Amino acid sequence: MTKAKFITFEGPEGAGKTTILKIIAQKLQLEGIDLVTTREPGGSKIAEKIRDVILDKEHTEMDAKTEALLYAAARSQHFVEKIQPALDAGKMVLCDRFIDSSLTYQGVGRGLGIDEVYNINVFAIGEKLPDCTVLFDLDPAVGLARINAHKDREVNRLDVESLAFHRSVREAYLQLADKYPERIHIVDASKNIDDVVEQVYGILKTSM
Ligand SMILES: Nc1ncnc2c1ncn2[C@@H]1O[C@H](COP(=O)(O)OP(=O)(O)OP(=O)(O)O)[C@@H](O)[C@H]1O
Ligand SMILES: Cc1cn([C@H]2C[C@H](O)[C@@H](COP(=O)(O)O)O2)c(=O)[nH]c1=O
Repeated sequence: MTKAKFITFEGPEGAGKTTILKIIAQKLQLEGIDLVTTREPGGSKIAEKIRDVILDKEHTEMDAKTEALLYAAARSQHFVEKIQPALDAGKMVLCDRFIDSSLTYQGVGRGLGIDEVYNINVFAIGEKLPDCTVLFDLDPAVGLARINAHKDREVNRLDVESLAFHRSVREAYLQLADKYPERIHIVDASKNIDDVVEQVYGILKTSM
């Protein structure tokens, strides 16, 4: 496995991305791999502030284009401040969500169009795509039930969208996986945590 790789974890709500990312990062670090973990929206001081604005449940009036632009703005800052420097330093970057979240949630869920949202992101970060993306595929009803079962997890403005919205996001992810088969690798996120860790680890080992 080479080191300076940009790896993203994607998928619907409650699919296990954050949980598994932590476990995988520990496993890779034990193997001596120098890596940085991060997340979107967020990952830097300014981007975390933008995250707070986007996800605030009280901001119900937020326009879809404003939302897409805020995600792209947060990504631009996160990318120049944290991701690119880590890659330049030869580190692996494991990022919880990235551009595919915008293509699916804003492009399809909000109906702005995948190409339109992609173009906003090209302005923000250029044509940069991850080297490898792990797609945690799960029925959104199961993911939302997982989140709701854990009362310590704060429910955000996107979580409370309709099941139909979350189903359209899941379908959009699967379409992206068809479009980018070399980059996007699907795992069955309905399995238990140990099983999902094994699937993800296998993908990273074989695809890097
Ligand atoms: N494979 C699994 N089986 C059952 N529960 C799981 C599994 N993976 C994670 N969970 C639990 O589901 C909940 C959501 O997991 P997690 O926060 O990792 O998901 P996520 O994909 O990062 O969600 P979000 O994108 O909405 O933040 C947590 O309580 C976690 O412990
Ligand atoms: C990066 C990104 C995220 N989203 C959505 C997806 C989730 O509903 C929230 C982030 O919450 P999480 O608990 O950290 O997963 O934001 C989006 O709609 N577009 C994006 O580009």
